[in-house]
Amino acid sequence: MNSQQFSPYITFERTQWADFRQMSDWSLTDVDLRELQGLNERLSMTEVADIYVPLSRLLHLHYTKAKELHQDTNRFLQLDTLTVPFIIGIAGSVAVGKSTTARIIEHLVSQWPGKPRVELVTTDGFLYSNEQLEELGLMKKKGFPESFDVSRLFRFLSELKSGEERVTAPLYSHMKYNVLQDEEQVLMRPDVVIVEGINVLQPPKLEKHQARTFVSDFFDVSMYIDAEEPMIEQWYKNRFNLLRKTSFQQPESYFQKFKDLTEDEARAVSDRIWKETNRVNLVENILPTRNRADLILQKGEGHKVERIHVRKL
Ligand SMILES: Nc1ncnc2c1ncn2[C@@H]1O[C@H](COP(=O)(O)OP(=O)(O)OP(=O)(O)O)[C@@H](O)[C@H]1O
Ligand SMILES: CC(C)(CO)[C@@H](O)C(=O)NCCC(=O)O
Repeated sequence: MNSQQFSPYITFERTQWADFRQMSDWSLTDVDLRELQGLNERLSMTEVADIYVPLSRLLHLHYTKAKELHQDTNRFLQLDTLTVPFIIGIAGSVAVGKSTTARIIEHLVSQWPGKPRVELVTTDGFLYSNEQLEELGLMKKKGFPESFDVSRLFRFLSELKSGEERVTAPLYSHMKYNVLQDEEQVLMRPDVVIVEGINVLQPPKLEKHQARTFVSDFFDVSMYIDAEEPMIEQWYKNRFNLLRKTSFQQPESYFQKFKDLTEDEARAVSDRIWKETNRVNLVENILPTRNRADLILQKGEGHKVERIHVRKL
């Protein structure tokens, strides 16, 4: 018997999904799309209107209901009602477009009724520093589950969900290819936090006789950005090529060593990094987490979302 028959998801094709943007009492003109264009010049406004606006509305529904449930439950349990942030997790491969999606959602959330305060956090900041990775022999495993300080990530999420006034997250610089020692992100009880990263749906390392917590246990809603592997490989290589001509040229870039490569040499380097690191990580550690997400966005050519799977409630 085909296991697909037992899918926990309902699937919507792009055209069906686009119709859902009517399903709300605030109109598209209320959403200021201008700033979004500045986010990514290749992002089409049709894509925003057809995919991300309905998505933002579905997320808003979760947000209002979660708030209500939180307040009612606290009343029932006779607990003080602290305002705690609503947390959205976004997972997917390196270069699939997690941070671009997260920034689109950040912008749309900030325009929800009541203009919630939203913070965007990437789990790259929770990677061990290059010095620690060298010591652990994990420098070639950057991005793999063992290269993250997962306890620090748990502490961060747990502080957020405990309603702490001031919570900090470490920051990562792609330019320096390392975590920043002297800068951090400070979150002062925002209404919504988007946590984006390759590892956000991964299970903890299981140990006998220990009850383990999942990072996603702290999420109110989670998403996985999906695409066929050859397509993601292409996006990775296109981005590598673009960076080679731009940020790799900067004197402070860790990747300065790649700045004078010929086209052929650059192709060989990005091919090797994809095959030996990012592809292995996708196949072994990221793709297996896809069905833990509440929503799966399936992208095709040109980052166009073709299909959305929504977990049955
Ligand atoms: N919706 C989109 N439309 C057009 N281009 C996009 C879109 N999303 C992402 N891209 C492009 O795809 C590439 C990868 O995107 P992005 O940097 O957001 O990926 P990521 O998953 O956050 O990667 P990483 O894990 O390496 O940080 C970038 O060159 C980006 O400009
Ligand atoms: C920082 C991560 C792990 C995730 O964003 C990734 O961008 C990365 O640096 N991976 C290591 C291999 C590479 O350089 O692409």
